Amino acid sequence: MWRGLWTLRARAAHGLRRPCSRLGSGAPSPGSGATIFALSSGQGRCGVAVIRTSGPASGFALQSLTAARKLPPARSARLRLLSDPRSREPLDRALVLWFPGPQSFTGEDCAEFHVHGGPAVVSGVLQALGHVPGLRPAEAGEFTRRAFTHGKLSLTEVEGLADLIHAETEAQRRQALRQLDGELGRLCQDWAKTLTMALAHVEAYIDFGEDDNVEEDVLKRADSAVRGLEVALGTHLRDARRGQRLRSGAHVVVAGPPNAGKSSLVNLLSRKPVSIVSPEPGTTRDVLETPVDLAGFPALLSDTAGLREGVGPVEQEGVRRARARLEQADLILAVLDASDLASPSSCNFLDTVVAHLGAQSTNGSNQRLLLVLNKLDLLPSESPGLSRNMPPHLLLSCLTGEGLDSLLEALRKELAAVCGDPSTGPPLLTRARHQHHLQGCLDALGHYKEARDLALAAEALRIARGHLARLTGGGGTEEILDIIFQDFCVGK
Ligand SMILES: Nc1nc2c(ncn2[C@@H]2O[C@H](COP(=O)(O)OP(=O)(O)OP(=O)(O)O)[C@@H](O)[C@H]2O)c(=O)[nH]1
Ligand SMILES: [K+]
Ligand SMILES: [Mg+2]
Repeated sequence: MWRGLWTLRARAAHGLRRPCSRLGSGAPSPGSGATIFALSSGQGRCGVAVIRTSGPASGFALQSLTAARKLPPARSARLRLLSDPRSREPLDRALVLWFPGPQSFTGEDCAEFHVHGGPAVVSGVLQALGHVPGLRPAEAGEFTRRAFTHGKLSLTEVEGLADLIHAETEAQRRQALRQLDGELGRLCQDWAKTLTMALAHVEAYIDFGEDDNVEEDVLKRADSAVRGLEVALGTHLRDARRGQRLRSGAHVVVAGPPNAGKSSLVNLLSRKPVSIVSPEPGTTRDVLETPVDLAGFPALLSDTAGLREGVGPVEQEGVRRARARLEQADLILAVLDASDLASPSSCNFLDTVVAHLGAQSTNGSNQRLLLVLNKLDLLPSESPGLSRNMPPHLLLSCLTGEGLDSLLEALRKELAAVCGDPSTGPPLLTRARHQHHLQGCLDALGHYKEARDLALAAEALRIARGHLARLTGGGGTEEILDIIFQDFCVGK
């Protein structure tokens, strides 16, 4: 009865508001939220440009620009003449679409104008929209922010969308699509459900345990749920750096003795002349960084000075920088001149960097190494004994390109290990924020186990659940929302 009455009242209020904003009898009432508009496709001359609006005056704006009494049918494209509502000056013949809320991207009433992409058309339509009462230009990310506010996207999905817009490699696109699909969010929601059950069990015991109405068994069930969750969170956290590398690029450092062809390899992999190549040993001094798409994965490729001792102070500084950069590498591309393996600088590099890392990786170091023997073209066609006593390696000629395909395939495998493979496996944690909340949740579960009384144990579970909620929902902290939405352009 109560509810029925409420719904009736709400409907009546709704019914009163709608005709006013949809049938074009005037601008929306001053109390309603602003309607935003922006060019949503890229800037510059193009075939078709998409301009969209979101908010209660969207229908009114669409009617104003098309001089129509009626709105087009929902979600169906119509060809209309657009004109400036003040001067009646024709602007363009365009496709228009009407998306009444809540079934729209933002959850609000939305309109889209697919206009010819000339700058004069675009600016004419934007100016005309600016003169429709109740409309104002959108801020960066404002459309997506409204979608989030109206529960159309979770926070992890918003991040996925931002990543999809910025994706530059195939692996990044796959990862972003998975996150936009809500996989990470669903996983967190499942975990949160498990925690809610465990909390319900503990609370039931606190409330009724002493009356013997509730069996001791409920606490055991809560404990086992927490143990299961700890294992799952631990597994995901161990993978955490991988997702972040996939988002921002793995650090790949090219190192080796002077003149091995390191700069030649950097130029070959980045397909542009990043570094100076010359027959003079000691050409590269500073660390030169370039972002590249390596076999479908994003990487920050660094060229470094050839490693050798006993040279002048400038080159020594280069060598120092090269060693420092090596320590930050996720993957080291160790380059040697295949025709010069017996030289002191080659032997020294093999004995120090290559052998040292080989030993480390069995010690569980995170750094990986690919050994590349360059200048294959200088070897006699049969080169007996080259691979003897050599650690596993790839043969390459930067000059002829021979061996490049095998190198790219090896890089793909290494980078899939470094960044995580976005086509398979569990959803990756792509941001430090994800890692922070999962760690917070895990720590709280630790406190649950150590808690000396049940009230403290229940509180620990609530804290753990709060971390998961903030991961998908942002917990309402404006600061985090601002950081995330900052990644968007105007019109998204
Ligand atoms: N024949 C042959 N020459 C190569 C190959 N790769 C590079 N070179 C030559 O080797 C010389 C050194 O190449 P760089 O790329 O400057 O070597 P680097 O390791 O960067 O040298 P530094 O920066 O001085 O340490 C240049 O003359 C290149 O043209 C190759 O595959 N075959
Ligand atoms: K050189
Ligand atoms: Mg060089």
